[in-house]
Amino acid sequence: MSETLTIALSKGRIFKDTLPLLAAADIVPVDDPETSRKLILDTNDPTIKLVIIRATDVPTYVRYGAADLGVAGKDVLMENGGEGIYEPLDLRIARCRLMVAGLPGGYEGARRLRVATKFVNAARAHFAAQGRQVEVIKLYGSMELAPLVGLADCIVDLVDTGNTLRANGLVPWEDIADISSRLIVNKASMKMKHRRVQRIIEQLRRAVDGG
Ligand SMILES: Nc1ncnc2c1ncn2[C@@H]1O[C@H](COP(=O)(O)OP(=O)(O)OP(=O)(O)O)[C@@H](O)[C@H]1O
Ligand SMILES: O=P(O)(O)OC[C@H]1O[C@H](OP(=O)(O)OP(=O)(O)O)[C@H](O)[C@@H]1O
Repeated sequence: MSETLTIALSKGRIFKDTLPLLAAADIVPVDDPETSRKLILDTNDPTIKLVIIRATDVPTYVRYGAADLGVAGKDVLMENGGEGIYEPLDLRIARCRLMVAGLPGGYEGARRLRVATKFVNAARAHFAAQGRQVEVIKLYGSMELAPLVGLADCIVDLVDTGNTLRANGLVPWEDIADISSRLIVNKASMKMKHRRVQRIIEQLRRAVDGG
């Protein structure tokens, strides 16, 4: 019996978009995380398990070796640091952009720009690179509300179709980064389980390339 491999995924769009890629690597979950309350899912391969966790927790599980592999948004990796893990493959799923957005017309005020976001580190780094002093206000969601009620002058958030910005009368101000989900790998697993991990990476790479 070969060693167990654990893959960390989050529910929702990452799970949905990763499924066809995993299928191309002959990995098919037995349960659906949207209907099951299980946090460890069996797959068709008894040596491969999926753990279902919050998107922001995926790098932590992989860094500590609680999962050998994982799928995490570049936004999450930028925000929490990608240290201690390998990032061998851009899966090109869950694509969107990290942007600064606000009310039309921009900001002309005299005081420091106030930025509401859950991406506090990425926001600070972006404005610091421009040499701008900003006040960052940490939020956990519904960032688009902040400029509408005067909590902040602008937000740093993910934008895909732009529908959420438009629905709230906001417009993009600046682009920060293109975002997509990445395959991440625990460093020890890459060494100790090299053959199996490498095989999965190659199968996923072929699936991403459309082969
Ligand atoms: N509107 C979007 N379009 C495309 N990709 C997106 C969009 N919003 C988020 N993503 C990407 O998908 C990833 C997972 O997003 P999802 O909404 O499933 O989790 P979340 O609610 O951001 O995370 P958490 O559960 O930790 O709060 C994000 O980290 C980002 O990389
Ligand atoms: O440009 P759009 O296509 O409108 O997408 C952008 C929205 O998507 C994300 O939220 P999500 O849908 O993940 O909701 P959540 O963060 O509340 O889970 C993001 O935080 C934006 O609010």
